[in-house]
Amino acid sequence: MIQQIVKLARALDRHKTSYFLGLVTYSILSSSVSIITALMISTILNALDGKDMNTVILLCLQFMLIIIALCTITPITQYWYGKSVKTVMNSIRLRVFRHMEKLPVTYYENNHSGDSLSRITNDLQTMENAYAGEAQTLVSLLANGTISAIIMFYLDWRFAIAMIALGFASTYVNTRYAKPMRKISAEIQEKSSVQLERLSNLVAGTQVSRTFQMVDGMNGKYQETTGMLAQLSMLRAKKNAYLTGTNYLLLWINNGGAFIIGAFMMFNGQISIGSLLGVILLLENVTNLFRNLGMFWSNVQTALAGADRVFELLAHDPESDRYPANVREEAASSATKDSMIELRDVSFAYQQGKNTLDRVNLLVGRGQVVALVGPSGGGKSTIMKLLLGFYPFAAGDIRVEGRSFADYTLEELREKMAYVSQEPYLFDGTIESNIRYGKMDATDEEVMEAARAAYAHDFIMEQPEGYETLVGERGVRLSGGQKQRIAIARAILKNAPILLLDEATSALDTDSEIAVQRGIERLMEGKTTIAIAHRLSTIEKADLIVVIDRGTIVEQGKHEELLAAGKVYSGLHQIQKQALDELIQGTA
Ligand SMILES: Nc1ncnc2c1ncn2[C@@H]1O[C@H](COP(=O)(O)OP(=O)(O)OP(=O)(O)O)[C@@H](O)[C@H]1O
Repeated sequence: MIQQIVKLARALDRHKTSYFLGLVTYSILSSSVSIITALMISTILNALDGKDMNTVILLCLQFMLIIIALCTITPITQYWYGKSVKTVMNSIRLRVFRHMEKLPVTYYENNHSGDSLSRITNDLQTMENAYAGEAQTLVSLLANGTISAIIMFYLDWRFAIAMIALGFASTYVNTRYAKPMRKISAEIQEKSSVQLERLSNLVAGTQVSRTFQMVDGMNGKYQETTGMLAQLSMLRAKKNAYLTGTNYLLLWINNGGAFIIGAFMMFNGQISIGSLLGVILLLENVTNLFRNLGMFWSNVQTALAGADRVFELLAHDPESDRYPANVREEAASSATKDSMIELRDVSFAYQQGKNTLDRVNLLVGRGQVVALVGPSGGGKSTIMKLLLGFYPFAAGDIRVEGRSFADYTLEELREKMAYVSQEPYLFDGTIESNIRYGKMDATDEEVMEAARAAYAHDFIMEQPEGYETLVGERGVRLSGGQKQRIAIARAILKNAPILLLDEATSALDTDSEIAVQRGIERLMEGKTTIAIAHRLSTIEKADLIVVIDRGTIVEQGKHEELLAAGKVYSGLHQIQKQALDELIQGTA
């Protein structure tokens, strides 16, 4: 608990002073009304008791001034405090977002997107409650209770001791509720994130779920999580209700005790009416401290459970800037200067002990086109992902322009590469902005030039708003071929020396296919290309064909050489050619 509060305080960062200033002043001022009222009643009654009218008038004037000052300053501190909370949360939100941008690809592979969304929405919201509601409650309770207790001791110490003893009983009862409450709150946060995961599955996969009539199954799963969430929330509400009931009982025990002791002391002339009323009014603040401290304890658990999940995300190591130095030293000694890309004995495993790539060696000369082919699951995409620096490899080295991967930062490496994936990802926005991601400072003319080279300009101009047409989430408002051409235009604009191309497996209609193919040819001009190739034309024209099966290169060479060898490639080629012939016959 203390650790978490320290973490919350640290997360305030440079806004610490402003936040604490706002928190303390606003909490004290906003809760001081009851103390001032008690003091006013007590002192004025005592003055009235002594029939001292001058003092009564003076006291009334003094209290009026205090009240005017409070009415002016309290709203200012309230605004200041609210503003600091929003500033703090804004900076934490940005920090979380930036951290999420830097998290390694593996993080997103191992965690559902709904979980990440839940952390940046639900959990950050409960964290805000800790900074806003809970922190203010704590400071108000402590300040109000302590100041009231001091005044009570000053008015009558015996009475004060009796009251505080009663108060301790309430705290004990309340703290007993805290631990289970925290456990329930943590479970609720977790289940909320599962609920969001299921919801995002439904939204993202809506076409598939409708086509495969999965709606009932998905409904069932969603209902199951919602049901669990409702049960947990009811359990928390039940425990809270018990706590409230117990607290009411304790409050009346305290009040009853105060009444009996006060009446007895007054009867014996040991306390004046003003002091008695003052103490009784202040007593509420002290019992509030004990009673609500317990309630606070249990409420703060919810906020801390949310903050925990945010800190957990922030504690996850970001993608490292570059690969470790031990790889660099080993590689530097044997660098090959004239190659563009070189893989030397590269091994890699997604799961420990099970190599997905095993001692892969590959040499790609400047300006060459290399086609990666082979059975599904052989490791072609994994080679691409390693080149893009998504995972550190376990052994061996990759060199780009003769320099080891370890000599580059990942940013520098990615700068040298353009990647066109099988299913291009378009961001929600305009066609123009989607192309511009290739080079953020490109001129409009450059963007258009890239679109022309990608054979996309004509179809863009046919859209209702041309380059300003919105593509929709993931580009849903465009056809597969149009999306591919926009992705090609983006890569052309980037103009990186290395092109990583993952060709689409599904053929487009003839016109679209020709346009995409031409676009790709323009994109490949003057570049070193590694392509996961499915089109026979790309494969046959490649300078080098590399056949990958079960994580190793089983064959490499030119098309004719490999055909003549009559091994794996010629078999694959035969199957592919047959499929193509059947397709052509079918459409004839
Ligand atoms: N993120 C991942 N985590 C764990 N295993 C993975 C991951 N990505 C791929 N694999 C596994 O690694 C192996 C190689 O996959 P990869 O995607 O590189 O094959 P591929 O040759 O590109 O296949 P395809 O032609 O079907 O796209 C497969 O067995 C696959 O299940």
